[in-house]
Amino acid sequence: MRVGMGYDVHRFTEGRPLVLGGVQVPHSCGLLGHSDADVLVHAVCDALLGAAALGDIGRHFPDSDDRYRGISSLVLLEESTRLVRRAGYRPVNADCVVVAQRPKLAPHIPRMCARIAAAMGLDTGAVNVKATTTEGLGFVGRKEGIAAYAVVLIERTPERSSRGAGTAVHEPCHG
Ligand SMILES: Nc1ccn([C@@H]2O[C@H](COP(=O)(O)O)[C@@H](O)[C@H]2O)c(=O)n1
Ligand SMILES: C[C@@]1(CO)OP(=O)(O)OP(=O)(O)OC[C@H]1O
Repeated sequence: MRVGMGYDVHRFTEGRPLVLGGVQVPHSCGLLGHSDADVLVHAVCDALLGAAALGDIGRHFPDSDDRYRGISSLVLLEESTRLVRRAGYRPVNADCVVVAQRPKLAPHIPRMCARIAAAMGLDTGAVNVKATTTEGLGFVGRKEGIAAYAVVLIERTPERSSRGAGTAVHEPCHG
C-alpha cells in the first residue's frame, strides 16, 4: 500500500461555470484555469500520481499544451489512473476536502463522489468528499477562490499467472 496527497487552489472568475468533482454547481461565478479548473479533481489527480511517485498533474498535462484547454478534469483523472495502473498499482480509496465559503456544496457531494469514483474505476463508496468553510477567514473566506485537499491510497496490482487463467496448478505431493 502507498499513500499520496494532493492540494490545489483556483481563483473565482466571472463568466465560467463552476465545476467541482465533475459536477456543474450552480453559482454566480466559476473558477479560472486552463482546463475546466476543477480544483477538487486536480487535488485527486495529484494525490493519485503522488502515491505512485509519478510527479504531478502539471508534469503530465501541462497548461502550455492546447490539448488540455477547457478539458474536463475527469478525463485527466482517467488518464492519471491509467498511468498509475501502468506503473503496477490500482487505487483503493480517496478522501477529499473542498474548502469553499460559498456555494453550499452538500447537496452536490454524492454526485461528485460517483463521478470521481467512476473516473478512478472505483465503487462510489470508495470515494469520500467533505466540504468546509474557513469561517470567513483568508482568501477562501473572502470568496476569492476555492481550495481542495485529497488523500489517495493505492495498492500493487496482483500479478497475473503466466500459466493463463483456468490452468490447474499441480503442486508436488509430499508424503
Ligand atoms: N461550501 C460548503 C462549506 C460547508 N458545507 C457544509 O457545512 C458544514 C459546516 O461547515 P463549516 O465550515 O461551518 O464547519 C460542513 O460540514 C459541510 O457539510 C457545505 O455544504 N458547503
Ligand atoms: C490542469 C491544467 C492543464 O489544463 O491546467 P489548469 O486548469 O490551469 O490547472 P492547474 O491546477 O493550475 O495545473 C494543472 C494544469 O496543467
